Amino acid sequence: MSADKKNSEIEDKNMDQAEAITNKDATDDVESEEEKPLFNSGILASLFDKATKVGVKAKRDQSALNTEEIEKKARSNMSNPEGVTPPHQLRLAFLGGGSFGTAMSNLAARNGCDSTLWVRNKRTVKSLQRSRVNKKYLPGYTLDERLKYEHDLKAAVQDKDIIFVAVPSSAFRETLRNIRPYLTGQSIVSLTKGMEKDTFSLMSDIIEQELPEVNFGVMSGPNLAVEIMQNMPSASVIASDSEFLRHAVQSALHSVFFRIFASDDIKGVELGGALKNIYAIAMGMAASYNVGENTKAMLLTRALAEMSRFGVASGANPLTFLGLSGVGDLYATCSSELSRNYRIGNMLGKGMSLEAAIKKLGQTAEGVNTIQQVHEKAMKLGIYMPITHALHAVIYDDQAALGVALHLMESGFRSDVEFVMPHEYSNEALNAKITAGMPDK
Ligand SMILES: NC(=O)C1=CN([C@@H]2O[C@H](COP(=O)(O)OP(=O)(O)OC[C@H]3O[C@@H](n4cnc5c(N)ncnc54)[C@H](O)[C@@H]3O)[C@@H](O)[C@H]2O)C=CC1
Ligand SMILES: O=C(CO)COP(=O)(O)O
Repeated sequence: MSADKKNSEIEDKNMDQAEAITNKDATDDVESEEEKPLFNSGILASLFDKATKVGVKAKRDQSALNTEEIEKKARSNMSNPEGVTPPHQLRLAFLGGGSFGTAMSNLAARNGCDSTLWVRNKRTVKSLQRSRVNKKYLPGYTLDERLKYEHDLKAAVQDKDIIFVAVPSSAFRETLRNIRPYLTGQSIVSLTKGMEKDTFSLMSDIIEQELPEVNFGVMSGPNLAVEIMQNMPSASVIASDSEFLRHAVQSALHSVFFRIFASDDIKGVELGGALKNIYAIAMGMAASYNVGENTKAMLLTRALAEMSRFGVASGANPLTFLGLSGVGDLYATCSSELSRNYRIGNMLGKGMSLEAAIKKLGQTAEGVNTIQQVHEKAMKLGIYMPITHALHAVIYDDQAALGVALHLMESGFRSDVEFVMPHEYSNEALNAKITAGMPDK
């Protein structure tokens, strides 16, 4: 049996179990409460010139937010004199029925886009159509009635303007290969935050390798899917060389609850999203030892130093790491138990094995693979990444977390921000020490 078929069958089983639980315990199920769609109109921004202006008529909802204020603000920001009909309805496909693909496709549908969520499992599509709830990945959240669901990949992607890819990095290349025959000019936007196993390819690398003719971008930022479903104000970054695509994505997803900022540093934005998963695991682990705020702040800030150092070595702009996709996402993921990577770290810190933690999580935690990729690449290129190496030693070389942490603390004198005052050690000297497995003294 192929791995894909096997996964699909496991998902069938999971979906059955999720439905059984939902049916059994309907009184506790938020899904059974009558929920109203937040918006009753489409996004008002025209595709290009009004893309960054909020133009959404918010409807009162039951969340903790002061929606009256937000509605007032939305009204005062309204920029489209023509009223509520979108001048151009973008046609979007979202590939991957996990928590993020679901949350983002829902956001687009709510904004009035023609939004289709592609899910590889036929039964999941039926369940979504029937219940409008993604019972496995986002239980309790009713999706917008305008969101469409599709199992057939060709039907999902043909005649679309933009295809958003939200499958795990392990399935990214295969997904692009599968859609290739149906591409007739659609743009691609990666929502995936990881690196391909063994090849160290980022998703933008894979797009360029597999679909060299395609106009593409990557989107990344502090976007915990559950918070997006709860209408917690959030923001993200679309990075692309194409101004057209940046504006189109802003136009499609921008709302009073979700702002999209633009960048042309594709590598920097993408690396922010991929690398922060490593440090979310480290922070989850640190939290299991009840560390204080000073320690968390130190870990987060030194993580940012590593991220920007690695970014520069990969051709990114270090300033990008000061933005939403860098420190923004690092902060969100390192402070929340909603982060699956944080939860993995926390379980490891409490003594669970990696296999058991992954099984218990039952969802994607990209950081587990990213640690290995970045550890190897940094060793090879002589990039000083002490936290990543330490975490790798704990997870993959079975070293004691406390001992490794103490070792890190004993490291020698370093500059705070190396782009302000360079470290006194040359890269070569550091490389020699790292390669020899020595701490930096
Ligand atoms: N969940 C979140 O809050 C956010 C997730 N992301 C990123 O989005 C990507 C996807 O993550 P989630 O949606 O959270 O994952 P998830 O664990 O919630 O779901 C993964 C989904 O991918 C599907 N999938 C797996 N292999 C597949 C294949 N070969 N073909 C088609 N579909 C396949 C699964 O069926 C499942 O529906 C990850 O790279 C993650 O880092 C980015 C921002 C936020
Ligand atoms: O990327 C995320 C939030 O921005 C989601 O993080 P996790 O994959 O750790 O859940």
